[in-house]
Formats: sequence, structure tokens, C-alpha cells
Amino acid sequence: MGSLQLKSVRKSFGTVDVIKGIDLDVKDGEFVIFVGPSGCGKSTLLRIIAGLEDATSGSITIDGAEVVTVPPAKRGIAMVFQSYALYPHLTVKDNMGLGLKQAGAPKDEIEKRVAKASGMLSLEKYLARRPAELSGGQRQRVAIGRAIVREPKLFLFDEPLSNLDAALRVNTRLEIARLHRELKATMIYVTHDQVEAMTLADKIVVLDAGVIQQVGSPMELYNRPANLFVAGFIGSPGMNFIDAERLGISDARTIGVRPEHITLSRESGDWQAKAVHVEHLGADTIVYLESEKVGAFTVRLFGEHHYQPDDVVFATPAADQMHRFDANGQAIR
Ligand SMILES: Nc1ncnc2c1ncn2[C@@H]1O[C@H](COP(=O)(O)OP(=O)(O)OP(=O)(O)O)[C@@H](O)[C@H]1O
Repeated sequence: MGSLQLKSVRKSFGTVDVIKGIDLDVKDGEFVIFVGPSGCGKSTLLRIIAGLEDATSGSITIDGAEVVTVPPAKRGIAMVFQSYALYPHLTVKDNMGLGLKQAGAPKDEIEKRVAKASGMLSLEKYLARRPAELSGGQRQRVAIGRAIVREPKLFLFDEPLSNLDAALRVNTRLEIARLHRELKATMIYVTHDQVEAMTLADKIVVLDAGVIQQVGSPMELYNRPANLFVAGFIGSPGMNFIDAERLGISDARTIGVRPEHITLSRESGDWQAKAVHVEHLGADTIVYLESEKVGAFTVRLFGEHHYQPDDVVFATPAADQMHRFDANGQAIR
């Protein structure tokens, strides 16, 4: 079991309010990801759940039991850090088993669990090595293995992939997804990488300035963003925002349309525009445009297209993919 509930959790550092009243329910077995811009409070919130930081006020329960006054080691959680946090003088095997050893687990139990975790992570060959003799990706797998052997109620991950290069990030991301499926464990994961968030999460929590902006499945956030912040944060390149007045729409302040929901034609379309810059990504072409009617906007086309800067084109947004926002930036349903 590993459910988590946060109620009115607040945190201030001196006079600065960093977490401003968070309510959140995480179900047993869920993979929940905190995303948000730098400084929004994601890591602080994770550290509060871990007990590495005290909340200023509020309640935190794990499996229904209040843990606010429970020390980190007794909360039944295991945390994986960006920096791996391995002991350099211990072997992989001892690093993985240390937590259990300190908790007084019998030797054969430690052996058994380390063997199982290292099998899951293909670390069997490296058990006798020390961290300095491993690559970054291998070290992060050891850190994940160390969390697994503790069989925690909750796994907490703080940007675990950000020290890895692009290819290794993808591999390790797939590995974490597989582990979640196999372990059926509750995982809470902080990242600023929205590909990680979209691909791993059952549920994404979008934070801004210490406040939850929206909680939902990746596709809910993509298809039905609650406000301008979430609409602009989820999706890359970001959603285009157009003054509703410019489109003659009177019941909304802002119209949002994603770059992938606009088509381009050299012959005809709704908005005449000039290409300013074109990026060829192989699978996609991103065209940056300027239009008298709607201002600057971006279009994402599937495949290769031969548009060039200064080309005059016509853009047409998909009528059923227009998001409407009111004067407060809230989505109008
Ligand atoms: N110990 C501290 N004392 C004072 N301020 C702090 C402390 N720890 C964090 N903060 C502040 O709290 C805010 C939230 O920090 P936090 O590290 O949680 O953000 P984050 O969303 O994880 O950012 P990033 O993505 O850059 O890691 C920041 O403004 C930060 O400067």
C-alpha cells in the first residue's frame, strides 16, 4: 500500500511563502509527476513529503496515518536524487543494501532483495564495483536499486534523469516506466522536462508559484488546460495565444491554438502570414510566422516542408481545436 494525502500544506522560508496551500490525493500505485517552472516549489514539496523539510502547516498522511511528526527514515519512503547520493567507498552491492542493514534486516534477506533489484536493473555485473567505476546512467540505476530494495510505500524521485545525456535519459525513462509497471508502486516524481511528465505520469500536477494550477492525466492537461498557464506550459512548441478581438470573437479574451493544429497552404486559408524562421527537425517542421491579422504564431507540420523565411503563406486553425480563455485567463468550457 502507498497512498498519500496532502491537506493545506504550506511552507515559508522566513517571510517568503514558497508553498501556498497544497491539497493533493495520490492513490496507491499511481505515478504522479510535479512539473512547473524553476523555483515554483516542486522540490520543496517533494522534500516535505520525504520529511527532509518541515511543512510550516498542514497535514500529510501516508496510508491514512499522519506523518508530519514522523522522521524521514520511518515514513516508509525511498528517495532518488539527481546527484545519485551514493557512498563512494562502498561497492554497488553495499550501497544497495545499506538502508536495510541500518534497519537491522537479516543478512540473507538483504542478499535476496539486492539480488532481485540488481536483476531488475541489469546491475548484476557491477555489484563489486564502486560508484567511481560506473557511468552516470549505471550510478543512477544503483540509486534506483537502493530505493527498490527498501520496498518503500512511496518512491520519490527528484529530477533523476537531469544529469544524464539525451540517449541515456530516454533509456532510463523507459526503465523507470517498466519498473513502475512491474512494482505497481506509488511514485512521485519531480521534473522540469515535460516529455518525462507526459510519458511517465498517470497524473501530472502543474505548479506555479507554490500553487497547484491543475491536476490531471497528461492528455487531460493537453486537451483541456484549465487556464492560460497550463495551456502555455504543456506542449512544445507552446500553444499560440491570440487576442480574441483580432478574430472577431466577443465571448472570450484570448484564443489558444496549438502549433500542431494549424495547417499551412501557399494558395489559400484564414490568416495570411509571412514565414520568419523555419526549423527542420526531420520528423517535423516548425514554422515561425508573422501575420497582420493575428500577430506572431508558430505552426508545427508533420514531415518535411519546403517553406522558407519571407514566404507568404496562408494559415488555417482547426475549428474544433480552439481553446477559449476569459479575462482572468481561465478556460471557458
Ligand atoms: N532552504 C531555503 N531557504 C530559503 N529559500 C529556499 C530554500 N529552499 C528553497 N527556497 C526557495 O523556494 C523556492 C522554491 O524552490 P524549489 O527548489 O522547491 O523550486 P523548484 O520548483 O524545485 O525549482 P527548480 O526546478 O529550479 O529546482 C525558490 O524560490 C527557492 O529559492
